[in-house]
Amino acid sequence: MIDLHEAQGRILQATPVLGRESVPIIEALRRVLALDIAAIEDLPASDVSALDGYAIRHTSLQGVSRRHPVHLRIIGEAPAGKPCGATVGDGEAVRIMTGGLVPEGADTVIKLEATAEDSGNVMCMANPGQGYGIRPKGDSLKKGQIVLRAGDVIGPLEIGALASMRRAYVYVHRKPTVAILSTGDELSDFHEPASPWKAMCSNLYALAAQVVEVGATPLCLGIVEDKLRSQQDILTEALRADLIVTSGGTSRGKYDLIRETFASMGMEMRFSTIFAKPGKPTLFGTIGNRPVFGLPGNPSATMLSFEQFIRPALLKMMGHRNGLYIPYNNAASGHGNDGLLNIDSFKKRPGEENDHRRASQVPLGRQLDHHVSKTVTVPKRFKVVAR
Ligand SMILES: Nc1nc2c(c(=O)[nH]1)N[C@H]1C(S)=C(S)[C@@H](COP(=O)(O)OP(=O)(O)OC[C@H]3O[C@@H](n4cnc5c(N)ncnc54)[C@H](O)[C@@H]3O)O[C@H]1N2
Ligand code: MOO
Repeated sequence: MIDLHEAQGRILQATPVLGRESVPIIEALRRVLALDIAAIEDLPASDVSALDGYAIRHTSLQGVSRRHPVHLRIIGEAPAGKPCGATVGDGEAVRIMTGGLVPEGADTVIKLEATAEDSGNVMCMANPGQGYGIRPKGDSLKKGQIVLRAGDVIGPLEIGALASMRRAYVYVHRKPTVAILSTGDELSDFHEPASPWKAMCSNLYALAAQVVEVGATPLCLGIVEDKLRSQQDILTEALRADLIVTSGGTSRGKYDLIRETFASMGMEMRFSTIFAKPGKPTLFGTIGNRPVFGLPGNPSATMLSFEQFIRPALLKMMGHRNGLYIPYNNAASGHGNDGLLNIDSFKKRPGEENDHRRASQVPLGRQLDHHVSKTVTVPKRFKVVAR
């Protein structure tokens, strides 16, 4: 039996980072950049005005004050989005709008509020200093500058940055496809009539939701009966996915076959019992380089095992640098405000055993849905941290 840290270590070590694909930038939201992004040109591409006012030569303002204004001749206009064409000389000004290209010859923009315009002339009543009011070429970004790095998580700010560099597509790590199936003759799905000896396969839906929540794509393969041949057939189907999750059939009952099925499919078993409750009979291995998880059928164990083991694995596959990092705060499912899993709560300490008789009842909160109304039991000396 291994503890939680050891289990997570083995999982992350055996989990590959998926390759990259090019997607429209909006679809890159919350995904991980796969290549560095450099600015392909200066931003802004030329000197532009930061103000509405007049583009002038600073030398034209010598000796100016409110009591001694200067009068400059207006020779043109530079609205945003259109070059002016004129060259500003001494004693001249070009009417300019915020974002307008600074015309040749001008080195300063005096703001509208410090001026008054009258019949083709502008009266300037202040000296703002040379260079005032101009956002120089390359002020925000210099051509060739690395703006975003491989491994960065794309948020709205990054999407804005990509768009401002005229990038419509971007390379991100692929989203894993996750095959999900439930094992158990006692299970039924929505399309089947309810029956007293059948249980609804709620794990399928809970797991699919957990997969979506982490940003991966579920491939729901439904229920499979407790028969080796049937399980092998559906697992062959599941090999299309990047990661496989089954629920049920992991313990020692006569019809708990999933170990045998995995073994017959050539799975390299990397662990099969964990020092944790719930979640003790959790299996993990690989078929090829594909992570395969056999989660216990008990719904609370299934969901918690997903959080502790599969979420970090999926984050790693999607290129997140720290597989244990949760990109958003989800305290209800056992993550602290810092977004890190509270794995210490389940860590084995020397001399402690997983003794069910000493277990105390600890409600783990909202993440256990109404149909999973049972409380989660953990051995007394194990603290469940729910910050
Ligand atoms: N002799 C032992 N018996 C058990 C052990 C053990 O160590 N020795 N471990 C216990 C623990 S802990 C757990 S957890 C369960 C895990 O058993 P399985 O993984 O084999 O799960 P099942 O028996 O198939 O199902 C358990 C329970 O959960 C319900 N279930 C199953 N699948 C679903 C689903 N998709 N949706 C909703 N509910 C589901 C199922 O009907 C059972 O009630 O083993 C203990 N036994
Ligand atoms: O996983 Mo079982 O639910 O350890 O209790």
